[in-house]
Amino acid sequence: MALSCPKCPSSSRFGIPQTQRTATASAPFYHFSIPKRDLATPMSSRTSNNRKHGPTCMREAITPVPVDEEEAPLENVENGLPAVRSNASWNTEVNSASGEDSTVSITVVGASGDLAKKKIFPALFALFYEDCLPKHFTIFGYARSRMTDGELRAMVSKTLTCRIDKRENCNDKMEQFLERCFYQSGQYNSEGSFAELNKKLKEHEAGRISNRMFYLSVPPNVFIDVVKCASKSASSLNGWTRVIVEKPFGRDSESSAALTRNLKQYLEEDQIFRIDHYLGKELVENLSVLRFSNLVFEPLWSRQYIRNVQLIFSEDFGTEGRGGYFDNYGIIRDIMQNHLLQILALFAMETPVSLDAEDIRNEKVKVLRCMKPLILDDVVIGQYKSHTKGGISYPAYIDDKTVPNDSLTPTFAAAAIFINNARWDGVPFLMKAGKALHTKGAQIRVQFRHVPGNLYKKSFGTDLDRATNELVIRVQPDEAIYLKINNKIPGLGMRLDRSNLNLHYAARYSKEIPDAYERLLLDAIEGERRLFIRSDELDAAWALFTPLLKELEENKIAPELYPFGSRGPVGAHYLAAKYNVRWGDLSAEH
Ligand SMILES: NC(=O)C1=CN([C@@H]2O[C@H](COP(=O)(O)OP(=O)(O)OC[C@H]3O[C@@H](n4cnc5c(N)ncnc54)[C@H](OP(=O)(O)O)[C@@H]3O)[C@@H](O)[C@H]2O)C=CC1
Ligand SMILES: O=C1O[C@H](COP(=O)(O)O)[C@@H](O)[C@H](O)[C@H]1O
Repeated sequence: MALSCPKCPSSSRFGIPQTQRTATASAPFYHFSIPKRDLATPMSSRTSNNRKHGPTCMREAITPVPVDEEEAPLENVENGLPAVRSNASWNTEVNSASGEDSTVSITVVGASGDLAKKKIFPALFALFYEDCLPKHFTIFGYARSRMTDGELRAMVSKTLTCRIDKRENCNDKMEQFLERCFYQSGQYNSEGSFAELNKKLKEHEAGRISNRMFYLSVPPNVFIDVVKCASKSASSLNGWTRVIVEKPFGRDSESSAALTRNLKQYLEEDQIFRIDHYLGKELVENLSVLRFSNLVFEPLWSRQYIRNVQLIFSEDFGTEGRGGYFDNYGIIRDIMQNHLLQILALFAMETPVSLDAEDIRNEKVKVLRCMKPLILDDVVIGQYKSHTKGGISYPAYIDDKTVPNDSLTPTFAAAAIFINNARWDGVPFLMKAGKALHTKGAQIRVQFRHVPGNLYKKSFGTDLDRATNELVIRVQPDEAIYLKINNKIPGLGMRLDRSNLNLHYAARYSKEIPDAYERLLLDAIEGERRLFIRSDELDAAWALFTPLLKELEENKIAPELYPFGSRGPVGAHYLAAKYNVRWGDLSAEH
């Protein structure tokens, strides 16, 4: 696509990097340059054969692992698929995949902010610790706040709250990492400031091929300013330039389309990495493996056997300091339209042609477009109110100083979604998301139909629904996949109970699970787009929610109040009951 882009300079032939910026007097828009080398490399080969990370990096291409413990002792599996990678192969890759003569610079724009401190720097450090970053890399923090390199380093070292902080040699590795971190202060709308950044980036690149990543960890109102200035003044001239864009990607169809249109004044779609960190979660990534590599699941994956599917997100804390952002968005935009809908798309899509990013994203778009836009009758909204328990008083949403007293913004929502295709016709997909609830977790629950003519019907009493199989994918915390089955209680009688066939990650795998941001940052560095949102996916996602959001806001629909720490509004139970569904209980099976 980008190769024929009229705004992009042409490079003389495949494999020769671009050396020109696109701006001319007659072409007012600038584009980040895209080297043809990068575009011309098929995604699959980029992800599997062209790795740029180090020998101890656990990341592998899709690699067959021995199937059972007799073939492979558990530890071997844990230890990162040992047979495949060796120092020799790493060294070869460094040289042949332009490791020695190229460099990657990652600029965290908004480096002084919450997300940068909480997630981005810790994830980058974890990647460094695991030897997953390229040999030559530099990290720049960029924001308006005045800070020296030393102050940035002090800030980063203090916020090392990630999984690495208890590991061997953490301090030494941290020092090595911090030596690669620098800071540039500047305005988000100043080409001059980005030119300063460019100068420093160049010094660090020291004449190597320069690959540049900009992570937009700033409020959305400055996205375009940053992209414009970075593209004019700090784009790579001879390597790739990519931009990671954080959510929210707009507030509705129109604003999202406008954002995409504006980004595309300066970027090709291939350069935009729209991040939805739920796609980087281990069990979400595993969804496709579960479905498409196990014969026992895929044949059951349809209206014929599945009664309903539940996608549940629950937090046991309120907006806590993010009320200013949250009040403009609400839970439907914050969680449902992106995180839960992305999971649903992966869950319900048809089998993709291959694991290539475009094939997967094509299937996601197709299934999203088969979904019926949400209607008010199939939605319940709530907002938490204050509650006192055990002498402790928990605040209401509107007690947050950054939230107006009369705010109608939902902090809870439940919705029923239907997919208008042959596979899913009539199956309710129930979503529920809420803040300040009784527990924290995220799950996918698949309730199967009743066994026709069940011989053991009598043993189940009146509640046949309780005796149907249920597959639970516990995304977090304490990752697990378990299947509820009916089983005979051992003994001379014939009594049945429900038991779990349980794949409990902590028991099965001793290796820690990487944070979602680690996986996604590494993918972006490697040019792997599978877990990032394409613009047509985004359009389809907004098309589902925009009419509902407009109706809620134009009609000022009041949310049902629920006490902080409760299970949410009772309306959610009525909604489920309307479709003969009983919500699964997140806290019941730990
Ligand atoms: N925090 C989180 O958990 C999550 C955040 N996000 C998204 O990531 C992005 C960054 O989030 P977060 O770090 O929480 O944001 P912050 O509010 O902490 O902002 C990040 C930085 O941007 C600058 N900034 C803040 N407000 C403005 C403003 N009005 N105009 C210009 N610059 C401003 C500040 O830096 P300085 O003043 O130094 O320039 C600040 O340190 C946002 O788009 C957010 O929606 C997405 C998911 C989760
Ligand atoms: O994107 C967001 O996600 C977080 C929840 O992420 P998790 O990985 O901790 O489950 C949520 O708190 C926040 O409101 C939302 O913007």
